[in-house]
Amino acid sequence: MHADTRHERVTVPGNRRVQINHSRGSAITAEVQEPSHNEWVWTAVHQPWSRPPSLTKEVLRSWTRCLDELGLDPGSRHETVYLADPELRARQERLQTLLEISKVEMNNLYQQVAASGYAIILSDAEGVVLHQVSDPELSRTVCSRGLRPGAVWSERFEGTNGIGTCLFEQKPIVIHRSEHFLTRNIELTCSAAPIFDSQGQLMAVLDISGCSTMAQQHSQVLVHMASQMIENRVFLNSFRDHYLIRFHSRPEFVSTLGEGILTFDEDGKCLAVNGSAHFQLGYESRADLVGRNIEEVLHLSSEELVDRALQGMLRTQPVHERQHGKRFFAVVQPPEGSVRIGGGGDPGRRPRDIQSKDSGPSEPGGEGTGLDFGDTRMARNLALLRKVADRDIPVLLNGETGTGKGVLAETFHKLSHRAEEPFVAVSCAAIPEELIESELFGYKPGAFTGASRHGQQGRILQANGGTLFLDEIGDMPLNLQVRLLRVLEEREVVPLGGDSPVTVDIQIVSATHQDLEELVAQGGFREDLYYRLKGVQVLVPPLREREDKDALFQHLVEEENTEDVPVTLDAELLEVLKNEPWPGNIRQARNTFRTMLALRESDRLTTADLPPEMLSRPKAVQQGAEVPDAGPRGALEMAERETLQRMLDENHWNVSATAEQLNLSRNTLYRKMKQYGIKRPK
Ligand SMILES: Nc1ncnc2c1ncn2[C@@H]1O[C@H](COP(=O)(O)OP(=O)(O)OP(=O)(O)O)[C@@H](O)[C@H]1O
Repeated sequence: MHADTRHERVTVPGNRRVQINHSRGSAITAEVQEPSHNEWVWTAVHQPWSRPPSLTKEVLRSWTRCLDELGLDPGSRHETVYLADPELRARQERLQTLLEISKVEMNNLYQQVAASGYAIILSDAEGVVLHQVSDPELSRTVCSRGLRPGAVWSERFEGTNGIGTCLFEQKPIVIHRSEHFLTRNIELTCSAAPIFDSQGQLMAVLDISGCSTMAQQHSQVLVHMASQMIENRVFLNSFRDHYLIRFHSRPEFVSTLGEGILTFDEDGKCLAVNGSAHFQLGYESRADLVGRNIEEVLHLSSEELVDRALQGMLRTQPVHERQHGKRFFAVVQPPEGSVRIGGGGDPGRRPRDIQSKDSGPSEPGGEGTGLDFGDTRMARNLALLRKVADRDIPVLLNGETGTGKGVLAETFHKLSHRAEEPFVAVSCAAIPEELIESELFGYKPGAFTGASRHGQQGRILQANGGTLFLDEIGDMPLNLQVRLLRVLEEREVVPLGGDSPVTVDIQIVSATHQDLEELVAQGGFREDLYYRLKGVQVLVPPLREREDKDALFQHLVEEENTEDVPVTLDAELLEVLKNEPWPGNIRQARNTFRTMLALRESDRLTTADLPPEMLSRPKAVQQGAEVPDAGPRGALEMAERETLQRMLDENHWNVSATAEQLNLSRNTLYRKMKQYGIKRPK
């Protein structure tokens, strides 16, 4: 039953003023004594005939437990019990992963109920509050008492309450006001939902509690969704070194809250399943699935499992379960850092073979690309890209601005069988939000006011047969993420104003400087799209961390040198350059050399040729002391930083609006923000 409709069902006891009409027309007011909460609970438990019909069986069970088994007194005035700090910390540490994952979801949940006088609480399996997020308003009210870390909300101490009763019932529950057992808790309304671990054991409870007389709309639904989200994330995190099958009877629900998740080891043995999986597959419990071989559960062999994992998470594919032959749609997620860097085209290969083949520290593969001059990570990245170049697996490039993501994307395209086909790059940050849709998907003649008479093909179709490079993918608006996802899944595009889909065959490479996982956690990027783009993830190292700086600098100088006489770098200069922080990475280094070459005194560059702002840097930084965060240097840059900061503030951190006002592309503005270390205030 929804929380909203429940707050009338058990009347809060107390005294009531009633009017009694006198026979001669006058009226007197009398005070009628209603039973106290204490009596109310006692009679409901021991005199079944006097029970209000609205009393739920869960609350009655709990009241009975509290009175008869725990020997509690509803009128007890004992204080909330708190754990000592070291004990609380030990519990928080034991559940650290759960806590980290939950914090993100709790913050999301808080955003949805903020300013309504509620606290979001996470307790462990014994009812100890581990973390709480609450309204400042709430902390000023009496109701904040006991809703903080360390407090114990098991039934043993607090009687019937959201957390304690949920722990007992092991299902979502609402305990509204006088449904609480202790009189001192009857101002509270609590909606709680359990969080189970991968073995189906209850590990925590998520709860929304507050003192509002109006029960929070949807609070029960929201808390249940958030608890499931946490459960799935903890599950995925625990088994990221194994094969994961994520499935649902409807393809669009794969990677969403209701998906089933099965995890298998490399021999195809089922290790664990989430709640939705055993339910969807029609097994009584999780234990009925654990230990079975994949072939007993699905019409899928362990070889096919590996093969699907090798294809990445591009597509949800049908799979049939064994018991009833029911069809599901599934993606297979390979063990993190192993299969996806496999390739090689042998679908029968076992994961162990693949792992050992790829686990070496440095692999050849960078030769001939002109992108690696002896850096282990770059060599490994290029080897990986070579391996997957012909497998049509989506590639996600992650790295700071100027590290060469665009160059790497083009190299990847040239290494692939699509080399002769178009390479189309789209910067999602540079195109105004309202134009991205038509830019990407194209439109039919007359699709909207201002549209060209001939229509426009759209970048996706332009890339047909070749590679579509989506730069700054983190800036893709959410509504378009859904459309992009559909293109990736169905391999079809419907231009704006068109009604028939056009089939496309493209390789997707996307790039971002942002932490997409974090963006997903904050709700700014769709999780399902993230997983589909991340078939292979390549982390492009920042320049300051590269091991091949000497050779790379020399290479950049050669490329920038427009004259026939070779130019060299002297040893002292090289040392200074190697210890630069290079917030703008290779792009910044290239520009620096361009300037130095233009102003040089001889064919040997020395520290005297350094641009003035580099010369004036403190020695400590030049000599490799800890590199501070990116920040502005010189008065001009300070002024620019201040202006950007002020304008962003004035525009409430709307980057598009600020960029437009400054006549800059969003891409450039983001770059400058990064360069100056300007961050959106929390
Ligand atoms: N390995 C390399 N060798 C030579 N030049 C390189 C290399 N990698 C990158 N560059 C140069 O660095 C500059 C930036 O490269 P690119 O635009 O690919 O970076 P990016 O990571 O995509 O940047 P952003 O995120 O800002 O778009 C370009 O001038 C490119 O030529």
